[in-house]
Amino acid sequence: MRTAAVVGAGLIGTSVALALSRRGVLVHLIDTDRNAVRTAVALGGGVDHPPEHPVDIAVMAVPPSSVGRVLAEHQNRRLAYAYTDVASVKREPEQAVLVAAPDPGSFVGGHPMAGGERSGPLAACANLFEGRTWVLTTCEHTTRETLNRALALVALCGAVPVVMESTAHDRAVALVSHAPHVVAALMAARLEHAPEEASRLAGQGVRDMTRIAGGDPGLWGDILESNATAVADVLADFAEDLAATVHALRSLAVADAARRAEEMTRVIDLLGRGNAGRARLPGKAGAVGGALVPVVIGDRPGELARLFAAVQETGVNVEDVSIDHSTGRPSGLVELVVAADKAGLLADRLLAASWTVQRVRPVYPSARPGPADPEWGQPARISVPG
Ligand SMILES: NC(=O)c1ccc[n+]([C@@H]2O[C@H](COP(=O)([O-])OP(=O)(O)OC[C@H]3O[C@@H](n4cnc5c(N)ncnc54)[C@H](O)[C@@H]3O)[C@@H](O)[C@H]2O)c1
Ligand SMILES: O=C(O)C(=O)C[C@]1(C(=O)O)C=C[C@@H](O)C=C1
Repeated sequence: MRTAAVVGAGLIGTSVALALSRRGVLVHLIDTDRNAVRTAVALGGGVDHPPEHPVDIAVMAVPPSSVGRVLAEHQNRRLAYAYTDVASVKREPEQAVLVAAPDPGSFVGGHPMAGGERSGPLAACANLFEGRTWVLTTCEHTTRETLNRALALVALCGAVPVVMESTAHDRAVALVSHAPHVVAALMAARLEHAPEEASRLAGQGVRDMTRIAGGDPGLWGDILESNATAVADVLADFAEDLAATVHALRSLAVADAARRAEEMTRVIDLLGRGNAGRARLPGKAGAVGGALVPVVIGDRPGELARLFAAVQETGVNVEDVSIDHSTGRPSGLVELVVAADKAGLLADRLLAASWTVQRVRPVYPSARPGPADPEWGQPARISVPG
């Protein structure tokens, strides 16, 4: 692949452009917002003039409800030999393409399973898609040539392609992406008028749980509208569990000890189901069965470097790391994820070197692979052209 076009130079479009440019592909950036294009060009994403000849592939990185219209516009101008999109919903854009686009065969739906809660080119990152799943949704019109070009794009972005049917995709992301977004937003909304004394106590838990609630309401409104029924189905089951939990919690206030024990069983059962559900999520390969070593560090220049130097001396490989800043205190908490059988050694060595180490705990309490689900797509085994 030598040339590409990205229509929509926001978070995802610019990330694609940066990944391709890094691999030597000439990327033409197009956006109705001139500032977005200027910024993406300044970041090294490509050039801001249209191509003189059709490019190898064009990526529609616009909101789901705009894909059909924007694709038709650019196919009419013969922008590219093949087209794909990155929208978080696949069925509605596919239908819109079939109705509006002059050449549906040169389009294949796409959805990289990576992103972030910030929008626009300044939030973009060249390695956003590295090692992440990238769904491609083919329909009966998709040509082999188009699919191969899209697979080449996915490979250049460092992602792992999975070919799926659009409806199955939408049902799957309703569960693992869209409904979680709504739940995060609902919880975050409870914080809007939180008293100062409560928000000061916020730790990593509430931040983890509500991070995605920072997403752009306009874009997420579009996503939810395009996948409304599948998301509502997940949330209806969620609402049932929620109502049962509220009922159980209220019942814990009654005097009858036998009744309290019964309701407590329900609450514990729900928490256990939460552990089991979380364990079904595939983690970073090295982190599954790993352990978390929390280390308190001072808020001083060079403190992180000193900690990493101390870790390096132990010879233990760090799989992942996160940093939590304490509110109103000159310290933070660094959580190092390492292989479970190395966590004790690391904690002991850091303690011996005078670091404050908190209780070591497992990352995924009962990680186990889930049964194969035939509705999920298989990794594509199709040759990618050079
Ligand atoms: N944000 C995520 O985490 C994420 C992850 C995967 C996929 N997606 C999908 O990627 C797409 C883009 O999302 P984003 O987060 O990059 O949004 P964004 O707001 O950062 O970028 C969208 C860009 O598209 C431009 N645009 C809108 N209509 C246009 C048109 N008609 N012609 C040209 N440009 C137009 C906007 O000006 C904006 O610069 C969406 O379909 C979204 O569902 C988002
Ligand atoms: O990591 C995040 O911030 C995301 O919300 C990314 C995320 C997701 O739900 O996983 C969000 C929407 C996309 O369509 C794909 C990825």
